[in-house]
Amino acid sequence: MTGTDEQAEPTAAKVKKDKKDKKDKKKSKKSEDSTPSTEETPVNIDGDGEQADSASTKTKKDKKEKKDKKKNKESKIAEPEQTESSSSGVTNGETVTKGKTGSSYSYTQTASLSALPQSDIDNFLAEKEITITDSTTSDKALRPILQFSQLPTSTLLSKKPFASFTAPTPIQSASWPYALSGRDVVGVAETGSGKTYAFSVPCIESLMSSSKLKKSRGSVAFARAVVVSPTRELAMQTHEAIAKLAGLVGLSAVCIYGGASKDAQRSLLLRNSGADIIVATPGRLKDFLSEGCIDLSEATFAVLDEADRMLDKGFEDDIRLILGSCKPREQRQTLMFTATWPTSVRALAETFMVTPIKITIGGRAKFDEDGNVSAGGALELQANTRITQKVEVVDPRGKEFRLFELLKEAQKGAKKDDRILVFCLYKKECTRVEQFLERKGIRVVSIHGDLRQEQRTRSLEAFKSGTTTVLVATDVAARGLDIPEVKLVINLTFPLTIEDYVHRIGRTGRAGKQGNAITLFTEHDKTHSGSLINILKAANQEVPDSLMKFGTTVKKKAHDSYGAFYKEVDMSVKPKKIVFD
Ligand SMILES: Nc1ncnc2c1ncn2[C@@H]1O[C@H](COP(=O)(O)OP(=O)(O)OP(=O)(O)O)[C@@H](O)[C@H]1O
Repeated sequence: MTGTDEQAEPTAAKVKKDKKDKKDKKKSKKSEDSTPSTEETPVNIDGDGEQADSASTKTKKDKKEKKDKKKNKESKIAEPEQTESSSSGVTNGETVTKGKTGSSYSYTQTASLSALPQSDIDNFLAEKEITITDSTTSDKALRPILQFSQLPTSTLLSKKPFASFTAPTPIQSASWPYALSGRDVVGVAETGSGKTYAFSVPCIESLMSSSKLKKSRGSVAFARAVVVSPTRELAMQTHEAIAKLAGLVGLSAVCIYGGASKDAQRSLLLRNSGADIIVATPGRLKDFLSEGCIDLSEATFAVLDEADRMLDKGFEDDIRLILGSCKPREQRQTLMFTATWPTSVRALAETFMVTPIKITIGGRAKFDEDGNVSAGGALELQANTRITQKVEVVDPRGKEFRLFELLKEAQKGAKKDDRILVFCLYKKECTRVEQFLERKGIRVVSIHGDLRQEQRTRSLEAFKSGTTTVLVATDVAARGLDIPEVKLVINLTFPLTIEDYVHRIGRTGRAGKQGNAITLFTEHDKTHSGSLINILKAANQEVPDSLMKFGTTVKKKAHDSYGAFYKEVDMSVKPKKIVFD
């Protein structure tokens, strides 16, 4: 897979981390002991901050911590009871909730939101297909924020950062109250639905309410929040968005990513006395952490963007190291956002969070064990329904010529400047296709892992500005990239996973717009026919007979230890009690 420019943890770093972990544990204990009682409220999700100076409270606290630890351990095995808030479950609770990060971060529902009749809230939740799943039973469900004016007042919002938007997107509406309350959140919503601001706003509000950044010491830069993105381009894009918001309130954000000069990034960090927010790709961040150049021990806010990608095999170790370098999860707020949330990463995700609230947008189709759409099952996956998906079954030898025909057709007449994104699977394939299209007189650039970072950036800029209207890319461009006006996505070669398919086509049809996707499917891709058919059906798209011929069975994903015969278990589903007579 391209884009994973960051791998393999050096032994020295591991040793350092182990030492650091021990230090962190000591530190966290210390800081918990010194947290004043006034910073806590009864609705704090795990009550880990309930403090008092008396010895009895301390003993109570110790007992509670032990209990909590046990609970957390257990949650890896069996999930706590789930409560689902659907249209009728979200109450008019004027809840004031405070975070666990030791800041004065809190959320109070505004009077204008409280004044709305419950039926308005119910209708909104039902219409936007919002599902809120809370693993704690004590907290009241919070009303979604329907208008920007219903957000609590703050320095950031007084600057009107969203003046050009009419209303929050559903993921912003539903997740902001919880995230602004300091809760850990898993947010799953379709591609192009505004997840970046869904995590950026609480990140900035949280930092605004906690103590200022520690000044850099010598060659060590401190940071208070970290946002991790799987690719360099996405990190840069996210940095641009969050830095704009942060700049409005005098906070700093620095972007660090692979393929660019370390010295320049290091001096940028140190010149600014560290950064309130670091947006990073995992490999470069891990390098800086291992070198001791960045210190995240003060970081109380962590975001995994494209969370399922960040938690899969290639990045897992890096993420462990990065999150392990931040404040412990009990004193840190952790947000995870994505458009695809396969069961395989959910249990791991939970280990980095404390009783997260899960917010899902869309009537997400459920698939049974064989991958068929069903009323209940293990996997939930859905493509953006505003994208018209077409699948053409073609002879593999004629694929590139068919691509040329499709491009000609799509850019005919008035559509000559329409932007089209073509996905290949391999880097070499990208180069070959780019050259082929160039020979045919098409204005084309490419982006893939064989190119130097300057070339990648130049290609993306040319495509974004419209100087070049066709971009040929590997999956390095599949996730998160927000390029305005991409009219069509063409899959020349099918991706490795169905999740990647959903992300690839999600480069079009963003921010409420319509989009188109064409997939050239060959016999070499037949193992994906079942899962593709399910995605098409779930989005009410046409399924060609020629695709049906390859079969509707979904190949089970193989497991590292159990091969293809293991059963994927959804740990978030409450086990059934079986009674034997
Ligand atoms: N409330 C809003 N109203 C209208 N547009 C919005 C709103 N919030 C964000 N946007 C715009 O929507 C576009 C897509 O947002 P964003 O990139 O955050 O999507 P995403 O959900 O992260 O997508 P992906 O899953 O592909 O990463 C951006 O151009 C952003 O500026």
